[in-house]
Amino acid sequence: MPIIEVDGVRKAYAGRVAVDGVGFSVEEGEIFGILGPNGAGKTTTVECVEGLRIPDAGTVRVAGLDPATDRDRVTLLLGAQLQESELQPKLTVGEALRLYSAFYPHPADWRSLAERLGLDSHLDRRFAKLSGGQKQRLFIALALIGNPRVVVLDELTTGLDPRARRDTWQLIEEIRDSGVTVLLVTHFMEEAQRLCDRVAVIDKGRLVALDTPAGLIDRTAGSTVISFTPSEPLPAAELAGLPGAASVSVAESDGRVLVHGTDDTANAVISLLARHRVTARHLRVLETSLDDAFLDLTEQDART
Ligand SMILES: Nc1ncnc2c1ncn2[C@@H]1O[C@H](COP(=O)(O)OP(=O)(O)OP(=O)(O)O)[C@@H](O)[C@H]1O
Repeated sequence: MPIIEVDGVRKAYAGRVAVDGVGFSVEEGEIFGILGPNGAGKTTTVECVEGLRIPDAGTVRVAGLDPATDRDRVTLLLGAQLQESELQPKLTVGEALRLYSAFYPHPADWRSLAERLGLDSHLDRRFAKLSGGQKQRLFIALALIGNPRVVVLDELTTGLDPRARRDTWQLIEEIRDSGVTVLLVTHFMEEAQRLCDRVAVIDKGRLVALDTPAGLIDRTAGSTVISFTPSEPLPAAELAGLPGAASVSVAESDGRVLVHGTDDTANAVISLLARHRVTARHLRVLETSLDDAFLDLTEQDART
């Protein structure tokens, strides 16, 4: 049974629709991503899951419970990352961990949690003096302190430098490996591609796609890009007829060929070059990224 079920959720603020019939389910033990541009409705959706907002229509269930009416029980099994402003600047790391563990009947051992998250040497440091990465690790620790089955992380790595972001990714994987389901809201395609088992793409309050990162990429037209500069021009008709080719262009300036296609197209390019005894300089075969898939999906939505 899925641990989170969202069905036909709709939420408007002062008559302006922010979430419009969104539905998805999250299996226990997965990292499930919610991806979308600014203002798409991602936070509103997860706030409905957390019980912080009550949907105008539709249903939400967390382990079979309705977060709107069973808020106390849902709070015990769902850990949410705090926003920065919710912690007192003078509170130390150790005080915050002790304080928050007192809220739960069966808290995790805060000392070992601090050790696991690399906070054990900062227990006496005040919140205001922590680096961005240390704050994020503290937020993760506080989200995990009640031993939740699900943790919701909303734009956790925004504002972190690449090193701290990568460290946080590793932590998120470790959380999943410890059996906790992760609901991850992110703007970063690379983050979703690296971490998420499945991704819901939300645009203008609507679900526009729900798939694995690889599945989303495969849907993008011409998901493999082949580029090269041939030593001799190749017959245009043969280039255009390459199997699976979605588009072919040849630069007038230097004859560089750019082909959008599939894996089969890449193999056919190699055969074509061999058949004509033409060598290729700067041969590159690139896979489309989730970035491209995302733009494709949200552009498609804009056209409809
Ligand atoms: N409390 C609120 N009152 C009025 N409008 C709101 C409120 N919260 C969000 N909105 C609006 O609802 C829409 C969806 O916002 P939401 O924060 O859910 O999107 P988001 O995808 O999380 O955006 P971002 O990535 O920028 O955080 C936006 O147009 C936003 O301005």
